[in-house]
Amino acid sequence: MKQHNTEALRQQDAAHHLHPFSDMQSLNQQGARVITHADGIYLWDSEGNKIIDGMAGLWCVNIGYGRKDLPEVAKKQMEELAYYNTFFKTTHPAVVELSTLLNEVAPQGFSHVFYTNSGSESVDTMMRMVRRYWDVQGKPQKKTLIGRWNGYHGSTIGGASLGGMTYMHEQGDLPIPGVVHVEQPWWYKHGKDMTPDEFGLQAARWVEEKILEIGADKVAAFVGEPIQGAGGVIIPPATYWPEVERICRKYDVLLVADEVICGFGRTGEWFGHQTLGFRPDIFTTAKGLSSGYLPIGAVFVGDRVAEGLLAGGDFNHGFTYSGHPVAAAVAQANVRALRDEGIVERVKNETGPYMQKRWRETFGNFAHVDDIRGVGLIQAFTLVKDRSKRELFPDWGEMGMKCRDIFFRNNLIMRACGDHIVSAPPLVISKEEIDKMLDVAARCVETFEKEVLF
Ligand SMILES: Cc1ncc(COP(=O)(O)O)c(CNc2cccc(C(=O)O)c2)c1O
Repeated sequence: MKQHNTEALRQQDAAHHLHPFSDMQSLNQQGARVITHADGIYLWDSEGNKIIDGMAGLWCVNIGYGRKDLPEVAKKQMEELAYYNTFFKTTHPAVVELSTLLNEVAPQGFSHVFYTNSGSESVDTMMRMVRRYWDVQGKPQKKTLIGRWNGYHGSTIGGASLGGMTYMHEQGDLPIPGVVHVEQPWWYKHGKDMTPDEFGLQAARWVEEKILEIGADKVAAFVGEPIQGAGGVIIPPATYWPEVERICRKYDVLLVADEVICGFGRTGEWFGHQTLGFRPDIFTTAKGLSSGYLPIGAVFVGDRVAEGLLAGGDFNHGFTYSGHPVAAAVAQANVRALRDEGIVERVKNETGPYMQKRWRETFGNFAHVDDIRGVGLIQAFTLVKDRSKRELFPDWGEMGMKCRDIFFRNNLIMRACGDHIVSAPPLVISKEEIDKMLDVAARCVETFEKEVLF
């Protein structure tokens, strides 16, 4: 294994590299952790530590690290055709084959995909697409998009506006006009004395109220993650999405699922909307499409919208690397493997149910852990002050960071979203590896409760 000079790398990194979502001052004081290679569900850092990656990178390495086939596919494609665009009446075999495969794994009625380089670009593409769709329908005033507070849809001006993270809106004078938000379907905080099912209908009614407030004739789409990821794995009650779909149909508002995290097997189905029981008009993807081996995103366009768009002639939108040959070839091999190696199937029938059972067993008896939840291989719990009253800690996020740091020190990567502790490991995780991950996690939470709370 190649040796690395951690100190030298840290200094050069501090001198030249601006990290995303980071306070560079504090990062440079402690120095970044240098990840040098990975295999399966494991990472290794430059100090030789072996780390369990309970987050699949950033929710994206669905196929697991260290595949030998994907680099081979990339090499072959790069030697054959490293790049050509799909703009001016041209295409190439890699993007045609990927599009055909995606049509096979997508639900019925999603015959067309539009390619991007990231989840944010998929979201921005969708935003322009839905507005263009209504233009072509002769309803150009239907251009407002509704998102949710604490939803996450990326970091571009469109995606960050549609997302409901106010700390992002404060930087860059967001949201842009024509984007509004409703409260998120977080029963634990907003459900008061309603049952989850009653609250799901209430939260859906917030969407109807917003549509009526704006005027249905001005609303283009409602956009949501089937399960909010970066917002803390907020799983809506079962009644929420079917009711939101009914409302969108009633007012002829397009329904968009942002599947960047939930897509490609994360929830046990190919796409999260299938698990949560609704049918969108469009859905956005990235991450698991290539398992992070190369950057690529795709917008799955439902037939109604695709026909509406095609009727309008040129859709003046796209990127230099839309459908990039090497990214497309790797994505195709990745999706084929997720399907043909039965990985999605196993999440649904074996490792997903096993994780959900063990996750609840592991964290069920801690005094300050509540709302233990998850489906497939996306799960979370919330650190709370008083379980009996569903009372959260006062300084939201402080406890989450302390707990996350204990995981980090114990070579386990889990994510703190506020005081939610979340996990989304590679979909190839085995039952034995789930046990191992949860043994470490349990010890860390014990330490957290002893050291931090008492
Ligand atoms: C639902 C959703 N939509 C869009 C994006 C944007 O994708 P790109 O990053 O590829 O532009 C995301 C991305 N989600 C994301 C990205 C980076 C960090 C974290 C975190 O939870 O810390 C989450 C996402 O989760």
